[in-house]
Amino acid sequence: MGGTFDPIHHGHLVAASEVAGLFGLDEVVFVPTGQPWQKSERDVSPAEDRYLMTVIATASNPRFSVSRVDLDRGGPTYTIDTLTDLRAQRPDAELFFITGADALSQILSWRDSERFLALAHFIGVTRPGYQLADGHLPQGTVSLVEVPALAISSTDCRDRVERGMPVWYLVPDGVVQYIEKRGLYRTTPRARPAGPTRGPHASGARSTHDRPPPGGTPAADPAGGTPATDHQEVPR
Ligand SMILES: Nc1ncnc2c1ncn2[C@@H]1O[C@H](COP(=O)(O)OP(=O)(O)OP(=O)(O)O)[C@@H](O)[C@H]1O
Ligand SMILES: O=C(O)c1ccc[n+]([C@@H]2O[C@H](COP(=O)([O-])O)[C@@H](O)[C@H]2O)c1
Repeated sequence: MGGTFDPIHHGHLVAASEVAGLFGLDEVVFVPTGQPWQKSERDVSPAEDRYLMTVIATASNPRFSVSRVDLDRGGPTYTIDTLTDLRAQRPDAELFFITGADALSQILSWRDSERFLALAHFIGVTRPGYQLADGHLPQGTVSLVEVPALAISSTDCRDRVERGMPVWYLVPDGVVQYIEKRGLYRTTPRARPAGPTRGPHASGARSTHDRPPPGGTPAADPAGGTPATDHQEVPR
């Protein structure tokens, strides 16, 4: 499964897991793009950050792995190169390429589509907000599969972080923490409100990445400032 994974989210993981089960795949290789040339109109996070988030998100699943082929090759990422490299590494494997409905509809605009369609069988998966269709690909080159609908996108995750909204449960826990640690997706530093403190965990300065309190929903804190209700931070 190729993707920019900026960041990787549960929509990606559920799609991969579902396809692996339905097609009896031995392994799902997540391949973060190096330079996604069709996303050149926006800033993409550093490739190493996207790679590490993908490793963190997939580490607990023994059937999931992450490939660096698109990062290490350099230059714009083309699926023809991805599949050529994966084929060279796994000469005996039958290759499948998992893609969401949005990407599948664009596939004929990708470089050398005729050539890469011969290197793998394409699996198009449903995605909320998009119509799943065969993208006018030649018969037999693509299978269409319904997967549990998760209306999650990386764009929305980035916007939420930027606005100080939580991304817990949209992305794996370790990815939430990685985003926080590296300060990804924030154009302005997080505000730390002034005021009296009552000990190391009671400053009122709360990260918008903090977990919701057990049994409760966190108060909305879009500015990243003092929450409307006080609660103990959950130690990490
Ligand atoms: N929620 C989802 N359900 C099913 N497939 C998805 C979902 N989100 C992404 N995909 C598919 O995963 C692949 C990689 O997606 P990508 O990394 O571009 O994520 P994205 O959420 O579409 O990102 P962005 O919002 O930045 O465009 C694509 O084939 C895409 O169609
Ligand atoms: O080969 C191409 O020209 C091409 C153009 C756009 C996207 N792709 C691939 O499609 C996958 C999803 O890409 P994206 O940009 O939606 O994250 C990823 O593996 C990309 O390398 C490939």
